[in-house]
Amino acid sequence: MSHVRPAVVVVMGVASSGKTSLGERLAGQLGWPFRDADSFHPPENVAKMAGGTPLNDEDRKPWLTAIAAWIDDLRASGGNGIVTCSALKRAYRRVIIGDRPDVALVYLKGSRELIGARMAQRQHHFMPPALLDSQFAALEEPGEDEGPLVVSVESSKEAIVSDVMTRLGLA
Ligand SMILES: Nc1ncnc2c1ncn2[C@@H]1O[C@H](COP(=O)(O)OP(=O)(O)OP(=O)(O)O)[C@@H](O)[C@H]1O
Ligand SMILES: O=C(O)[C@H](O)[C@@H](O)[C@H](O)[C@H](O)CO
Repeated sequence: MSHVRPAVVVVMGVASSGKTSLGERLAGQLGWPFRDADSFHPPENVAKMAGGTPLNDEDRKPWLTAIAAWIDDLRASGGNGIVTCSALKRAYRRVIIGDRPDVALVYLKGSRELIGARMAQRQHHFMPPALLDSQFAALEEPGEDEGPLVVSVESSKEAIVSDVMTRLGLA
């Protein structure tokens, strides 16, 4: 973990790991702007996933570039923000975090079973539960060198928010 107080927090994890739940709560407590990664996807990406096909590296390129631009705009203006992004692969995290010392990475870690159960219960979401296996197959968990704050999704939403606030020095 970096000791710099983060300007921007990226919340990563597979689909349905709880990124939006955590990101919205952090943003609410801090009064920081929040963006959900899905709002950066070109419509064809959403249509592809909704049709049951996982995205590939090419599909994800414009999406990651857009997220990185949002992060850099905030940093350039001295602002703060919270953004979710599945950020499944190390190469993706290079794009959105790279060497930016003021961008913190929070990884929501959980089992296929628990996250799958939560996904199955969720309604009105475009992501079909059948794609969860592809998310875990693509997932490269962040290495120590990436300085992630790793959080278990087994805890309650409230406990996760307060843990992350404390560990990021934002409480
Ligand atoms: N810590 C938690 N305990 C119990 N349920 C949770 C927890 N975190 C999230 N959930 C529930 O799991 C489901 C998925 O959460 P959420 O939508 O926040 O995940 P996500 O990672 O943003 O998903 P996606 O990337 O697919 O949009 C929701 O129904 C949410 O209420
Ligand atoms: O990289 C990806 O495969 C996508 O971003 C997915 O992770 C979804 O957009 C998101 O999680 C919604 O369920």
